[in-house]
Amino acid sequence: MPTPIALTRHHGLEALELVAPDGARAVLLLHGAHLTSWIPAGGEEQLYLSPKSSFATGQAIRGGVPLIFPQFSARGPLMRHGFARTKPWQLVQAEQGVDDALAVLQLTDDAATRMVWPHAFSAELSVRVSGQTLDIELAVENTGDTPFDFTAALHTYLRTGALDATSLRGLAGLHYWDQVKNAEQVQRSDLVLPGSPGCEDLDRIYYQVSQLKEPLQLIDESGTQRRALDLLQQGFDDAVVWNPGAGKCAQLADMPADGYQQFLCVEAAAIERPVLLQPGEVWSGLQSLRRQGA
Ligand SMILES: O=P(O)(O)OC[C@H]1O[C@H](O)[C@H](O)[C@@H](O)[C@@H]1O
Repeated sequence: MPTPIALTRHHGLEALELVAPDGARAVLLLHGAHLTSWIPAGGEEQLYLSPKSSFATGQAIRGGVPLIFPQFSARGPLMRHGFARTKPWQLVQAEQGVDDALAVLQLTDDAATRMVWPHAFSAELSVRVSGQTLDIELAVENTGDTPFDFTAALHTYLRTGALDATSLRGLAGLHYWDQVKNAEQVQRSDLVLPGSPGCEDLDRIYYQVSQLKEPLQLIDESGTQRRALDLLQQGFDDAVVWNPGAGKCAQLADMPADGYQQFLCVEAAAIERPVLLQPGEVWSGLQSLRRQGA
């Protein structure tokens, strides 16, 4: 029999502490359906959360997994990254199962969302932890009677010991839009090295990542033990790789000056081809993270 998980509070906000029987755990806030922590069974924290982030109604949280919907970045008339990350979500389900812990949150249109985005929708975020795996799934349904499209992302801040000892493997051959150079490029090498000399900030949208045969892999060689995390995505075609570097980090009021050293964002995203939903249609996208070598 599944055991219900009660609401608690984290950083002053309503939260769910998901704990699987094997000890894998995650913290999910109702504010923005924002995941702030993931610790695999027997492991350590895998997400970066800024110690300078605000945790307040209506404000975005810096770190964890911000949920970007229905607009990525400034690619449209809405507030940057859309409204979902700053809205209160409703609890649908939270329980510990035989070998996992699961939560489902929901956001539907209301007068405020319809003012800025005149569409009827139901969005659900599902989070599941078990063993070495974290699954995050976003499902969106068009509950109205006219079509709409949207862009979205799971803006995952992956913790690293040191940026210059971190690499991301598996993007070779893909085209990407370089948001720093404002130009389309091709990824020639297998490794992206975000902290290498001469690499200031990194802000790239890689296309067709969902077509890759192998998962991406984040490798952190900063500690005595090499740490690797496999990153899988389905439904989301693109992946954003972002780190602000020292210069842009200094301009972020909600991040310490050296915060950029401690994470690399690898975001499962639907940006290049917005998702089009006819009335009654449902789309879903998944990001699955798996710790290796535990
Ligand atoms: O500061 P935020 O609004 O949370 O955005 C943080 C970052 O999100 C994405 O990764 C974009 O590609 C970046 O251009 C942006 O700087």
